[in-house]
Amino acid sequence: MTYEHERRIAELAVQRACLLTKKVFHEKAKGTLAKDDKSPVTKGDFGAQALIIQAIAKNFPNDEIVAEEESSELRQDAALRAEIWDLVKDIKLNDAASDEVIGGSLANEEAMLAVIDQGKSLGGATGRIWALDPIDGTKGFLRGGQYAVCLALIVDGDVKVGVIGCPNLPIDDSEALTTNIGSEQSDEEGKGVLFSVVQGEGAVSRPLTNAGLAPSKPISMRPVPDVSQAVFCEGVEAAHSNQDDNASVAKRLGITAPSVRLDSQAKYCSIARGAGDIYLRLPMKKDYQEKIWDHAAGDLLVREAGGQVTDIYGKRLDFTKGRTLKDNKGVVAAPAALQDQVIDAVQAVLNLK
Ligand SMILES: Nc1ncnc2c1ncn2[C@@H]1O[C@H](COP(=O)(O)O)[C@@H](OP(=O)(O)O)[C@H]1O
Ligand SMILES: [Mg+2]
Ligand SMILES: [Mg+2]
Ligand SMILES: [Mg+2]
Repeated sequence: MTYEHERRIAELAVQRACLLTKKVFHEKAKGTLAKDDKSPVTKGDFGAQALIIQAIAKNFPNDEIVAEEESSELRQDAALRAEIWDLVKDIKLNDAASDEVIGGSLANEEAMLAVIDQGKSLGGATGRIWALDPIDGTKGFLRGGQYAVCLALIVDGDVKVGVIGCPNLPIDDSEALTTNIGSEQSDEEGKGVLFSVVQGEGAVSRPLTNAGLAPSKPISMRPVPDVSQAVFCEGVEAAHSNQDDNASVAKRLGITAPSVRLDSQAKYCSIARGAGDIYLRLPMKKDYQEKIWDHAAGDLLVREAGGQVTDIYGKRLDFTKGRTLKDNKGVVAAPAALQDQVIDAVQAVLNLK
């Protein structure tokens, strides 16, 4: 089947990177730095980016990579660099055959920095481009909440493959519906899900493991007979989406259930498996451009699970414009049958018509 090799490499690479992020999640000192835009980055983000790019570069040396992080801060911080290298050099899948296809040890710290910087592609409308968010929801990761390791392959502007590792999501889909997963702590027993999707082949999930890939099962959005019965998801960080506007949209749709708040693309994953139905990300700042690595994998996952994903104008997310979604504003994802109704409510609340 098409893109089966890409899917497998991406799944194994994300699964291995999750071993590293889980290790850092349990450490008190996560090596947090503030980037130029004041947002945090940790040892986990840098380490996961190195491991995943290494796997892509080994298997698909001609592909481009648009990744969130870069190494300049690390080049000036020998201590942090050494700590990250300590993690990266030791992380392996506990299954030799699986580790082999994504492995091949990096030689040293310098090789690690070089690999991190292979994620500087400018993106665009042509060719094979991977979009990588080594930790999405870094603030959730630091808070002890949800986060996700996200990787997508975009070919000529179209998302073909998406893989998302969510170490802190419950494995059981129905438990996710009844638990307040937004405030759930830690990644103990019963947690950790790997989602994946190939265009035209549907979306699947499987438990994350520390070795080879576990058996997968198909996932889909749940039917919602009446929009007022829908559960909506939104981010925890009030600066990333307008929670007041999100609430006004829900009210307009007759939704009375409280929102499920969780960080990262775990929101796309949750609605794709029927743990929630609608994802609202209404803009806070007029000029903010969403990043492609924050949405590419989740966009395809939800669409293949029976949903639609658009911006606040009802326009599909456009991954051809470079590193950002500069022609889109906000994100609205819902079961296909409800999307028009939800967009109508969004536009009424935002005075767009
Ligand atoms: N003003 C803003 N509006 C929307 N998204 C923003 C934002 N500032 C940062 N972000 C993005 O929000 C992502 C997290 O989304 P969420 O709030 O849904 O968990 C961050 O990803 P990272 O954590 O990978 O940096 C970051 O890229
Ligand atoms: Mg970030
Ligand atoms: Mg992100
Ligand atoms: Mg990130």
